Amino acid sequence: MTCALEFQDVHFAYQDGPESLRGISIAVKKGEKVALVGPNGAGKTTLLLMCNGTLRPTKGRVLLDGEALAYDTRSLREVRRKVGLVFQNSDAQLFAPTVWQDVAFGPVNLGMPADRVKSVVARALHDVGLVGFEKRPPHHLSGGEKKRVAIAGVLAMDPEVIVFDEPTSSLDPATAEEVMDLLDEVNHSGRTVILSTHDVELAYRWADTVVLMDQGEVLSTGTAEALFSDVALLHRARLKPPVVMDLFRELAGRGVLSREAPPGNALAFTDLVERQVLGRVSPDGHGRIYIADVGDGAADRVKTLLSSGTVERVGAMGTKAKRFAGDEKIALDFTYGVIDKCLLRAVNGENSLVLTSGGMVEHTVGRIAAYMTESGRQIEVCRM
Ligand SMILES: Nc1ncnc2c1ncn2[C@@H]1O[C@H](COP(=O)(O)OP(=O)(O)OP(=O)(O)O)[C@@H](O)[C@H]1O
Repeated sequence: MTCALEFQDVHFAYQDGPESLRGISIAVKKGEKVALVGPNGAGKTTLLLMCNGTLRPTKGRVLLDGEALAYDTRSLREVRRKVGLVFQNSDAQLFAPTVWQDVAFGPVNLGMPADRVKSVVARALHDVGLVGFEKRPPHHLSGGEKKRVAIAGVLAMDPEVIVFDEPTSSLDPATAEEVMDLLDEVNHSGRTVILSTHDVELAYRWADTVVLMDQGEVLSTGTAEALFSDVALLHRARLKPPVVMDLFRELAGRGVLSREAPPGNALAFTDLVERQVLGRVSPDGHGRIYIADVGDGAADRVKTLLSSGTVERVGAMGTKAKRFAGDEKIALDFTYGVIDKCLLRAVNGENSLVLTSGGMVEHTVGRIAAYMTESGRQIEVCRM
């Protein structure tokens, strides 16, 4: 399978400086969620700037869709259409007098006809939940709103790969979760997403693949559960394990849990404790998970369900579902990591409702089915 992006023995030195990247080799598959994790100065931003040709390796090469990047103006224009980059500091990315003009900048520069620009900008602002913000000056927006404008600017180019440098830095926890949910939505629409972070909790919950970097090198690449269970490696990169992994390690150290198969999330961890400590998997007595596609006509069905008192918790995945919940004045218990939180509630016997839309409906059904296979539990799914 062709990789979306590949780095082959990439080296880079800023002018008159030492090497900031020292032989990086990484292959990113199409549709994958990849987190570059590492301490300050590891080289994450430098590597991300290579994804769309902003920086050029001093040695080695970067491949996009199996083709080595070329750095002439015409090739770079094509690369930037395929790879969108969202900077850590939104202020560095937003410069136009209005939100609309900012988001339209890329499409206009690509030479898109005016009516097409109008429709892609409207679509991008809709996708990030910023309809009504068109005439506002970007520099008067909150940090979370600015981040959304920057993401809309990238989405308007309809890229195959989206790269985010520290997507949640300087955002409060609730806004950070909204942005992460938006990144999931972008990924579920078929795009490859690469981000950099030093937040191990974020990478542990989110990534399919984690690349651990330090001092311009890749220390290790693997699944979050494999990589974050290696404390010595994390220590080398001056990082701490995620809380769930820390608890797992303590319990494994005392012989309460087996060291094999470290858990990938809180749900897997609690299942592990139940199975290995109590020697059981309770196969029934579970709650139900309702899944509502918030398209036309969903409001009445959802309201009937909620007024019946059958559902204890409600979660929303994606911008459209969150807007629906806002419009219908539905209080949300879960806004990020919704499926796993509903699975945890279901195992505890509570019914929950997932509001979502489009391709995320199938994703939700698939994730629940996978969990049932892994855990041996039966959870009833009701699509509405
Ligand atoms: N414009 C620049 N000019 C010279 N050196 C730079 C420049 N930008 C980064 N560096 C150096 O390159 C190395 C890697 O920096 P980089 O910003 O890529 O790391 P990072 O992992 O993104 O760090 P952080 O988590 O702090 O953002 C550092 O030693 C840094 O000092």
